[in-house]
Amino acid sequence: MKRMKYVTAMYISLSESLGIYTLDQLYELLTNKQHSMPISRHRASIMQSRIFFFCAIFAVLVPVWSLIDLLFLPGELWRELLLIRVISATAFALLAWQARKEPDLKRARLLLAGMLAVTPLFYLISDHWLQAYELTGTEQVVAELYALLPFVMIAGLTLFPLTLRELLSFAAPMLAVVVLSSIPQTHNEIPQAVSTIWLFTLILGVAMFASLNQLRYMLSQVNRASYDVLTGLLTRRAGIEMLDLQYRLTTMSETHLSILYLDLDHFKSVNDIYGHDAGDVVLKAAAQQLCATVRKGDSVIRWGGEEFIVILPTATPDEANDVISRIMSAGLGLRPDGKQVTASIGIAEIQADDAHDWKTLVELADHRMYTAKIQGRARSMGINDSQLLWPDFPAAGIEKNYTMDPAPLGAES
Ligand SMILES: Nc1nc2c(ncn2[C@@H]2O[C@H](COP(=O)(O)OP(=O)(O)OP(=O)(O)O)[C@@H](O)[C@H]2O)c(=O)[nH]1
Repeated sequence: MKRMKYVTAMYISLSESLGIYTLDQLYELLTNKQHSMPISRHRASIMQSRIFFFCAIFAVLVPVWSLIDLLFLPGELWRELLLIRVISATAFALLAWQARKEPDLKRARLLLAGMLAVTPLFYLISDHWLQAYELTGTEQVVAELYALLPFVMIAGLTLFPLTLRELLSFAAPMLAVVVLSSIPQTHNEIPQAVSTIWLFTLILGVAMFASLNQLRYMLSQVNRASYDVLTGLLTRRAGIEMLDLQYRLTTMSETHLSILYLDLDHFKSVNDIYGHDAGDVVLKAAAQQLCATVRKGDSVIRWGGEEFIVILPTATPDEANDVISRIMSAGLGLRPDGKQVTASIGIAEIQADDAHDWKTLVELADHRMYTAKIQGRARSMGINDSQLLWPDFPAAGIEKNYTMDPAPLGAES
């Protein structure tokens, strides 16, 4: 019974210190399968900037350290070590150069694996050469410093926000190197081997905890900044990153990219007549409807109060119109008086509009949405002034039937 209490207390304290309160949060720390695009991008960006920083430092320090070797080690050994120092420094410089490229999680992981591989390899080769010499006094002290390299590297894992799966796959080869290089040759060497492996495992445990903690903190920060609390949609800030990414992906692959700019019609009147809370309910329902109507690879952004942007990667203007038809048929929910929620929608497409950046796309779609508003709302305005009307909705002229709207209906706000 006491043991159970102890285990429960340990579990609660671990989950509190790592900020894990739900199974989803636990799963996010185990693997990256459920990480959203903003999280993966942010993680890749953090990892690459740190890899760059450390590889750039190592690229300089590793060859510079050979001055210490020159002062304290035999000349022949110094020359041998200099060779692997130059090779390692070149590898670090290459890694640093690659880390400057566009943040991408696959690239970041590969670079980290590379960075973590250089040091154990350097250690294994240098250890092999150092063993061939009978070193004493200061020579031995300098040689012992080489044995610390794997410890330095494993402690370096604390610098990266990694999942448990990534941590295990990065740490396993290093652990193997330490175990293999510590295998005792004589009985007398057993205590030394055990303590080395034990110390390495302890540092590994602390490094893993720190890395997971960093990931947890990063997840909560990015989630807070990326997802709108009311609707659960991407925030404008995360949406800008997504627009930028999709624009660049589209120009690289020379495909299509359409965006929809939606502004709910007469939304102010819901707030004015039924209160802000009722307005929130309508907004939330409209956001849910939008998400349910678009494809999995599409993104819905809450651009402003009652304004949304839908990004439709690879969609041609015709396909964008199909999506609008689906949105119109499915609807955006109901107002508190039971009337349909409608929106004015502007479309823009990268090729048809010859847009040279995502901002131009947004501006064009916004402008067309505004035209749709002026022309009577509850409609879309596409490229070449093509229009789709909300089905079963009063045409522009009879829109005055909106008795609940206290504002003059023709006026733009
Ligand atoms: N309830 C609620 N209202 C919001 C929120 N964000 C913005 N709004 C309201 O959305 C309304 C936007 O109204 P307007 O842009 O003036 O125009 P509209 O009434 O939608 O009319 P049109 O756009 O011209 O069809 C304002 O009353 C804002 O206060 C929110 O998070 N919750």
